[in-house]
Amino acid sequence: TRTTRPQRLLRAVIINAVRGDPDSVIRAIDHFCKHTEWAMNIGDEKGAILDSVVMETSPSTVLELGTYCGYSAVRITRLLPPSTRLITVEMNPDYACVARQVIQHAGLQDKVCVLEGQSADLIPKMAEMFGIQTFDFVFLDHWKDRYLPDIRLLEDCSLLAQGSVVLADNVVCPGTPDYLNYIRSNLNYRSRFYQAHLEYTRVLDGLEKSEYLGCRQGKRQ
Ligand SMILES: O=C(NC/C=C/[C@H]1O[C@@H](n2ccc(=O)cc2)[C@H](O)[C@@H]1O)c1cc([N+](=O)[O-])cc(O)c1O
Ligand SMILES: [Mg+2]
Repeated sequence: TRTTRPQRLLRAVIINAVRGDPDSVIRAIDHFCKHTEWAMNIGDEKGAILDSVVMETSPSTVLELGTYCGYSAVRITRLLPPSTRLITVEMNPDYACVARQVIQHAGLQDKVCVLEGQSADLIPKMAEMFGIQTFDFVFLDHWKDRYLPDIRLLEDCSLLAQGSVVLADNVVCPGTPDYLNYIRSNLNYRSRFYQAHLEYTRVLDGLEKSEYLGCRQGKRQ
């Protein structure tokens, strides 16, 4: 049977990237997606914005929803200090298997936990599973109709603290209108939009960064 796109992406990483070098893994995936086969990684343009937000947040606890092939897991984790871990949630076992190999090729396997399952099921168990209280940084890049229910779930599970930063991919394309409406009208968040382009294309897209301000009241009028 034919290989899958994630398997072909992994092969490109194994062939072209230097083992133990995260930047070469990132370059190999971006080259593959630009010249061989498009894939839904955040990509180099939005990836640079992701890098800058991670660096300015310098988080101790990090959650990613939607691992896919592990591209953004490598981008994020390569910037984290030695003792910091990334927890990334992937519901598709085949994608999780590819992602673990991409992350391992980058030499970051000791700093990343690829958690298999649905975010809705796993978020309520995070605190207990990992002995954490809150996440300093959350990256949303899974099903676009799960951004809103999952941010609400993170709030309900008290997994956001004052100063926690939530960064959402694809708020323009494919778009997450219900999430954007919620987060921009909610006094508990201060949000900023970063205009960019859909990975490897000229289509407009963007990232929404939202800082949790703590639990205040009401909606913006
Ligand atoms: O649809 C998109 N992303 C959906 C990603 C979904 C990923 O999240 C996982 N997941 C993990 C846990 C869950 O609970 C649910 C899903 C899924 O198994 C998949 O690996 C998308 C689409 C375009 N596009 O141009 O069409 C561009 C992008 O940047 C995108 O991110
Ligand atoms: Mg995306």
